[in-house]
Amino acid sequence: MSVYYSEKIGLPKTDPQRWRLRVNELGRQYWDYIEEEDLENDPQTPYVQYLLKGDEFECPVPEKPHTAFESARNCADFLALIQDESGVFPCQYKGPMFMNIGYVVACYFTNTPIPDHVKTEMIRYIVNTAHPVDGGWGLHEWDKSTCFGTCMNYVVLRLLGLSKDNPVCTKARKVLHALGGALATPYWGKAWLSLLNVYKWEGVNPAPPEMWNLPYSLKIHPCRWWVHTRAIALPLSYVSSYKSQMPLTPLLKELRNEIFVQDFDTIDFSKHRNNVCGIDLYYPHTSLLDFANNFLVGYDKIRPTWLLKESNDAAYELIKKELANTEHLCIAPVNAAFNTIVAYLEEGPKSYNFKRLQDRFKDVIFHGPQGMTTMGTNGTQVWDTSFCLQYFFMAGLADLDEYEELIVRCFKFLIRSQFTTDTVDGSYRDKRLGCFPFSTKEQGYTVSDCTAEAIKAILMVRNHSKFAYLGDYIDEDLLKKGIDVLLSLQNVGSYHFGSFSTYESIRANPALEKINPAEVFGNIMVEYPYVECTDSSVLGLTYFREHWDYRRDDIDIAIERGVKFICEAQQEDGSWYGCWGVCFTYAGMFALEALASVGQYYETNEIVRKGCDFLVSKQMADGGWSESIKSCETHTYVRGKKSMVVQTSWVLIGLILAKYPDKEVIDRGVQLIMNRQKARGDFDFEAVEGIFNHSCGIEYPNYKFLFPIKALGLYSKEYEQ
Ligand SMILES: CC(C)=CCC[C@@H](C)[C@H]1CC[C@@]2(C)C3=C(CC[C@]12C)[C@@]1(C)CC[C@H](O)C(C)(C)[C@@H]1CC3
Repeated sequence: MSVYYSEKIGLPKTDPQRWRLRVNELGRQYWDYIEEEDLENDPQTPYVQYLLKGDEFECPVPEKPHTAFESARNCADFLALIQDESGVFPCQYKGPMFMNIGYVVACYFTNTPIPDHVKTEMIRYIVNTAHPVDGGWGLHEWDKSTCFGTCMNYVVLRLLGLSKDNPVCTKARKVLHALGGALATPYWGKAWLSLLNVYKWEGVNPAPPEMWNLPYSLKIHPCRWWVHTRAIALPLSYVSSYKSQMPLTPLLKELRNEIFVQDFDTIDFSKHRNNVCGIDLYYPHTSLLDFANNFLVGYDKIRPTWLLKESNDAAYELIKKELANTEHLCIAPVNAAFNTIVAYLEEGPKSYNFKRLQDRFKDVIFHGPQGMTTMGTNGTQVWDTSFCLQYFFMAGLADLDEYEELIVRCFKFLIRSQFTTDTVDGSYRDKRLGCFPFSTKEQGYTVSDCTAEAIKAILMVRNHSKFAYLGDYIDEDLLKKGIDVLLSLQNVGSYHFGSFSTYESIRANPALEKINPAEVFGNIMVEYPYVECTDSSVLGLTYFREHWDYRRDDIDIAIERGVKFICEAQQEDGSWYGCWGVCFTYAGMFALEALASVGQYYETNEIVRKGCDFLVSKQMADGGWSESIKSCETHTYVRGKKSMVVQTSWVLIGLILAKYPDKEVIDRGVQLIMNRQKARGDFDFEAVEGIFNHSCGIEYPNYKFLFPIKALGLYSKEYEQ
């Protein structure tokens, strides 16, 4: 096992034997650190051992595979070992380096003690992800050091108890100062620091809570924005307009002296609203935004108190709806942390809402070999189990008795994860009955592609004679409702006609991007048409159409429109740009699969041909593929250094389904995957697989099992049998 930096410099770590992951039927997962005397009565599950020990996890070693099918089978055996009884494959969904700040500030602000074992492991994680050369942090784990990343993680380390004289802090402070100090940190960073009372709200651009009371008919109404952006804007408008800050503590006083380049008392914060370190800047302000901000700063000074209170009351009402719709989990950890502070301020430390929010923190902090961190969401449960089910069927593994238990568990988990209620009235949310989320039912948000993939997975089980006995678990009416919602999510506006977005259909014009205040993310203000979401939706609908006679005409039209969008989204060179995976290889796979599902193949269709030729032109000398996360940022294909199993699988899936004629190209890719497979049947993590908002990498640890299984299985069906 690798020796981490934290060990080299002698930082303490917890005892791996004492960690247990608790997972319930709905896929809620949280870590427990048990007492030594309980070790024997409460044995560690194999997947916990794998999650914590990696390579040193001991398990049976299967026979060396000679065929692609045997190779897929070995990987499937490994996957079966790391499944929880509930059906999910727990994993550390990590990458973003701006999540821990929310957790830690929310705890500090509300006097919520962080257990020592969590502190120790969170410090380890941050120390182990510091930039190996300069010692700073970026927006995500693989980024260069930025002011935002360095400032936030420095503050987190200090709040968690690392001394300012620890060499990690000394080094990081140097980077932070070189990048302009805390004054140059972007918008969200400034907000966290202001809550901590180590920065002043007059140095943060305003977010007026009055916007929540505007009529929805206004095309700029915040409830027309992308769900994540509005979910964060909501509590942010509350705390920034009330200028909420915690009382100064001795530690915060020290921080005031550490994070700035000049003396705290000499700073005129109001001059630094727009001061952002150039290295951080991905999306600079427009002059429209600057103009609006200047106006709002003036307005803030003259706004009557009653109006402020009335607006913030309205904002809090909406926050309570978010809590009710998500069992207090909130859409993601960023708004969860802000909401926790707001609930504490509004209702106090003893209130039900605050206490439940506090309890839900556990769901998003996840342990791993490098330490513990706050994940991008509360997991990847539904998404991974849907893929797993589908790929076991596609690869022919579902026919084997040995995987019956795995399949039944996944299937029942998906059935339990389907939404059975709609959101509360006045939440500005679409219908969700019958749909599926990305992580868990409790998280409460429908995603178009997650719904389509989950429905497809459930139907695959239903259609296989071996699993006929599971048919009764399926509520057919509920599934149809899911299809109704999916159909309603298709965009029908002019420039995105036929496409699907993520959580909702497009509610406002992308011109709103002109007031994107985030500085570090692009394309976050509204929903956009996404080719991968469209591909998955088409795939779900085509599969549904083959096996079910329901709203046939509407589904035909939706598929036709979706396919047209996919074809139009292809770029000149034959590629598709991917927004949620890295990058052209990911989107290429989805597009080729969607086109194959409507009978478009290499021989017969020019678009498919161009799509395949593009991918094939990127094959590396060793037969594999590798694309760098830089592709996502620059929107051009950037080759990675070393070929990657996951990307090689993506390309092979696309090529095989498109019936690409040159078998040798495919053989070489399959060979590469088989050569990389470890004796235990698993694969190593090679490089980050996922991305969001064009700039932030995020790991999908189960992809390295799921996609090779699919690629190898499809290959075996096509060429080995
Ligand atoms: C900048 C902000 C608001 C940070 C919070 C993080 C979220 C925005 C990210 C974390 C995980 C994330 C990448 C995700 C998605 C959206 C954005 C998320 C929720 C979706 C649901 C979009 C649709 C995609 O096809 C797919 C289903 C893969 C992802 C899953 C994760």
